[in-house]
Amino acid sequence: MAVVYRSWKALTQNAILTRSVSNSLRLYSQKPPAPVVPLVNVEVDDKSGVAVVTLNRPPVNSLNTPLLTELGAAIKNLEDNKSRGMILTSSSDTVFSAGLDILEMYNTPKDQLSAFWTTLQSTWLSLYRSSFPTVAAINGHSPAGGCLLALSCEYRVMVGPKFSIGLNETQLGIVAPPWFVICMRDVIGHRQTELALTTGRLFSAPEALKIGLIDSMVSNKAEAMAEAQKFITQFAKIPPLARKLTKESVRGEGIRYMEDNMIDDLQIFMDLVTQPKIQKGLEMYLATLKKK
Ligand SMILES: CCCCCC/C=C\CC(=O)SCCNC(=O)CCNC(=O)[C@H](O)C(C)(C)COP(=O)(O)OP(=O)(O)OC[C@H]1O[C@@H](n2cnc3c(N)ncnc32)[C@H](O)[C@@H]1OP(=O)(O)O
Repeated sequence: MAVVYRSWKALTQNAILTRSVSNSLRLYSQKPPAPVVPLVNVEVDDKSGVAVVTLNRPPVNSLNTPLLTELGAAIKNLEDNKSRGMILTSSSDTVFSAGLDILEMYNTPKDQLSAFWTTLQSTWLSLYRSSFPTVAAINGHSPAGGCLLALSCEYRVMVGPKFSIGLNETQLGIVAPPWFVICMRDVIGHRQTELALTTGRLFSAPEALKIGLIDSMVSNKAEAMAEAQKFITQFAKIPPLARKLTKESVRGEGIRYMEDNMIDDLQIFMDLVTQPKIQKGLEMYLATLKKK
């Protein structure tokens, strides 16, 4: 970064010497390029070996291709290093994740659309089948894709009561794919999933606790982190291979669905999302978000 800044400075100084005064003033007012900030921060606690993975894409951690790519790489790195556990949280005080970045699906060239969805598929699969224990410390709103990330972890502790969580896709006129459905059904059961998905309901934290969509409600992030650590600590004495194989067995349906249907799932997404009616719906939804 220092190098980039120095060469920017040299460039402007050179230019200031050789151009007219008005041009110089214009250049002088230019800012150096913004530093490259990671979209996902990973901090591993020396003592416990537990990694805190923090989504860091202000303002709302909407999931675009770069963020999903960084998250996937972070999970792979933890896997390669035989991590003791992972806590997924957000750098925002009010939003865990606003779900998929709608701008990635609206008016997007087909190759980008396809890259977006395949990145989502692979990052989701790495999270869902990770060998290490995973906890979502949900410290803000968590609609749609944000809820999917939380559901893919093994335990959910949420700051309440004012934040909401759920798969609200039908309210947007889009359809949650089968692997979203499996994730939710495995956590809250068939009946509640049908009700939640067909209405596209967002649950307040107390409501989510009542139906088992979250495991615990706390009053602030510090409490959420402490409880997440506690959940992971209980696995310290469980043989990791037995734990991993058991998790894969319990989650077999979702894992197999993705492994066997990646290409079809992509095709269905592409066919659906590029329909003019869906594009119009996304455009209108974006407009309502901007008008707020
Ligand atoms: C059709 C094929 C099948 C597709 C299957 C797709 C499956 C999953 C779909 C999704 O995940 S779609 C995303 C659904 N997400 C939502 O409905 C949430 C929308 N956002 C909100 O409700 C709120 O932003 C919030 C999360 C409750 C936070 O509220 P807050 O007041 O803090 O912030 P805002 O002022 O609303 O937003 C700030 C800024 O961010 C923009 N934005 C918000 N969410 C998204 C998003 N998901 N994608 C892109 N952009 C988003 C919002 O427009 C604001 O922009 P500016 O006005 O600042 O430009």
